[in-house]
Amino acid sequence: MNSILVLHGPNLNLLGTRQPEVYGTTTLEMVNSACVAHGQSRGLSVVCLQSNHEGALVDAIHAAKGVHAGIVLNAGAYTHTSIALRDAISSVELPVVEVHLSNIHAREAFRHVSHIAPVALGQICGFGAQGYLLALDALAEHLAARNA
Ligand SMILES: O=C1C[C@@](O)(C(=O)O)C[C@@H](O)[C@@H]1O
Repeated sequence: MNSILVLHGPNLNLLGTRQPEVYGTTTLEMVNSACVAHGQSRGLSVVCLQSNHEGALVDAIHAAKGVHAGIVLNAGAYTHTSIALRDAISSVELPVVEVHLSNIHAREAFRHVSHIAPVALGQICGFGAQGYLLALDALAEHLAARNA
């Protein structure tokens, strides 16, 4: 069974209470449970991790190599600032699907730039917590096509 790392960046530990008008009322625990259950239905084993620290996220991406077949990444605000995360993704050569709960392109201009997008398989944003499940679907299809 392919294993997938679902990696959440800064402030996403506060999901459910953080700006619910933007990010909804679903907690991170609920998102993670949904990811594990949805992964199982797609033949994927899902491991979830959250950190508020850029270096810890870089470490998690490095550690994913050889362990996980792909990564679903919501890098939070680091999406818009972190060359280090982008370089980490390029270094491990794992398929990464970028996820955002909100539609970053419909928000402030500084959120329109993603340093992750150019090295990601694709980006899913604006669908709330469902975006994580869509990302797992995308990875499942990608891995199946690659192994066919
Ligand atoms: O922390 C976040 C959450 C976010 O990644 C999202 O999921 O919509 C969007 C980012 O701009 C923001 O900094």
